[in-house]
Amino acid sequence: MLARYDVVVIGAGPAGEGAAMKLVKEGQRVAVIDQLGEVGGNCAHVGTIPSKALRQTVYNLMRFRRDPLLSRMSEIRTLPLSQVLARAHKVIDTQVSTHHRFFERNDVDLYFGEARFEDAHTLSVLTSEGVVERIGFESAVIATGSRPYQPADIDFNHPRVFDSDKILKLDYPVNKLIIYGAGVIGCEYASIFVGLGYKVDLVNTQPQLLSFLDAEIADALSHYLRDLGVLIRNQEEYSQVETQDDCVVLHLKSGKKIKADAILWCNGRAGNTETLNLQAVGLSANSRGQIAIDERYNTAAANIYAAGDVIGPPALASAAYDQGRCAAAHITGSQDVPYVEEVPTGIYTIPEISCIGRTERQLTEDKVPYEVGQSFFRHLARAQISGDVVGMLKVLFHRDTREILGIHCFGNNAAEIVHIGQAVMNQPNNSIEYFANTTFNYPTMAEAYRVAALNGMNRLF
Ligand SMILES: Cc1cc2nc3c(=O)[nH]c(=O)nc-3n(C[C@H](O)[C@H](O)[C@H](O)COP(=O)(O)OP(=O)(O)OC[C@H]3O[C@@H](n4cnc5c(N)ncnc54)[C@H](O)[C@@H]3O)c2cc1C
Ligand SMILES: NC(=O)c1ccc[n+]([C@@H]2O[C@H](COP(=O)([O-])OP(=O)(O)OC[C@H]3O[C@@H](n4cnc5c(N)ncnc54)[C@H](O)[C@@H]3O)[C@@H](O)[C@H]2O)c1
Repeated sequence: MLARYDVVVIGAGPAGEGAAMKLVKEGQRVAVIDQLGEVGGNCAHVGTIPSKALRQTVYNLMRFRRDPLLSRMSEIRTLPLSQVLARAHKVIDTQVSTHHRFFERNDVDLYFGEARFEDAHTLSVLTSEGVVERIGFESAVIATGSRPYQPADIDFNHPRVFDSDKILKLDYPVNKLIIYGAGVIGCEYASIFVGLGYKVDLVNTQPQLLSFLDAEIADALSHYLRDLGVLIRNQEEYSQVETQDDCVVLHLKSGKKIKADAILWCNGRAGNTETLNLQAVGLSANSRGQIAIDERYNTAAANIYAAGDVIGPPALASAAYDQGRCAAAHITGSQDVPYVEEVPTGIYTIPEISCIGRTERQLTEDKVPYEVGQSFFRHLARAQISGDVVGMLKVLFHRDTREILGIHCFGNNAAEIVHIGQAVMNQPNNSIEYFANTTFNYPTMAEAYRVAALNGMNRLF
């Protein structure tokens, strides 16, 4: 029997959920399919949520150790990883049941199994019990996300070789860990594991960490990671990963060798497209498994859309949800959700990093006459009270029009702080003067904007 829907959404992560919710709110009959057996996607099960819950526990632990009053009260030195992860699992469960209720309350039919296209209006779902269900649809949204990229010459089945999915199952004590790949995932996990007291070697294939960031912020991250004890090895590439029963040895093309208890491979992601049978709908994926779309999130097939990690950068949960909504708005014809362009960066290292808009490098290249306003957290009363004195806020603005052009922040709660500036940047009368002429609560971290605005405006002549 063929179940019929207006739209079928493949994947119940942020992109699939964003699409499904927008579609049902506009009166479409919607089915969502996911092979995980639950909603939430890789985002809730192995990506954003567990890594951020883990980070919060480690952050709490580091604060606890830093406070002389509290550290005298207990002799806790290290927390077993199983306990750290137990908290993350609790957060995952709560997130999954919250999102499950969204689908239920909105009458979205959920199918758990692997989706595969038969033709442009039919697909089949293979359940874990081996049952095949067939679904007919007018339109489809591919929101199948991504998985860690695994080079063929590395044995990911070995108990000492991990990727960012498998690391959540680490169940033995580790003294030293190699992290290969210093992108966002590598840097975040370097903070987490060094915070837990592990020795960490972070191997970066690039000459500097996170080169897309403002150079000053990227330098600050390198400095604080090193300060915590991470050994950063820039511009190195692996030649071999040697595995033994009790250790791994990473051989580098430069001739160096690094020995550790385990290795965490964090070098990129691949789109989940290989089981979709894309050729049945006239589509194909690129070498990284990603699908091309236009500004409506429409693929080369007229009735098939794609959103989230499966379309490539920025590959963020934040963007994925809005991309899904935008695709849905084009399917229904309402077209009231814009193409996702200005996405803030939020990197949950310790300290946290967040930015929006252009960097100094980009503004200089574009010959924009800009000025810089800075505020250091160590000077703010709120930061001194909370003890989070590491960090800075940097606001870049046009020296003639005073328009805010970029906001770059590192330090505790940077990912929240950046949104204050983003809100002002998105106003028609975007101006740094807003922060100089508006009264803020005191003491707050938001005061950093006032300090940065006055600092920057004092440079004008
Ligand atoms: C360690 C880590 C930390 C991260 N931290 C952040 C962060 O702090 N902030 C942020 O914004 N982003 C973060 N990300 C990125 C974020 O998790 C992804 O951008 C987000 O999950 C993408 O959402 P999605 O809906 O496209 O796909 P996913 O969340 O990957 O969901 C896709 C779903 O599709 C299902 N699926 C795949 N193929 C099929 C098929 N054939 N049939 C049926 N179902 C299928 C999968 O099982 C999965 O459940 C992180 C990622 C990782 C790995
Ligand atoms: N806080 C956050 O926002 C957050 C946290 C973690 C992850 N993420 C997202 O997850 C994604 C993955 O992060 P990452 O650190 O693993 O890697 P990355 O995207 O920074 O890539 C690391 C390196 O691997 C290479 N690479 C990527 N995919 C490849 C592939 N399929 N084949 C060969 N090489 C490939 C890249 O060119 C790069 O040199 C990022 O796009 C990031 O946006 C976001």
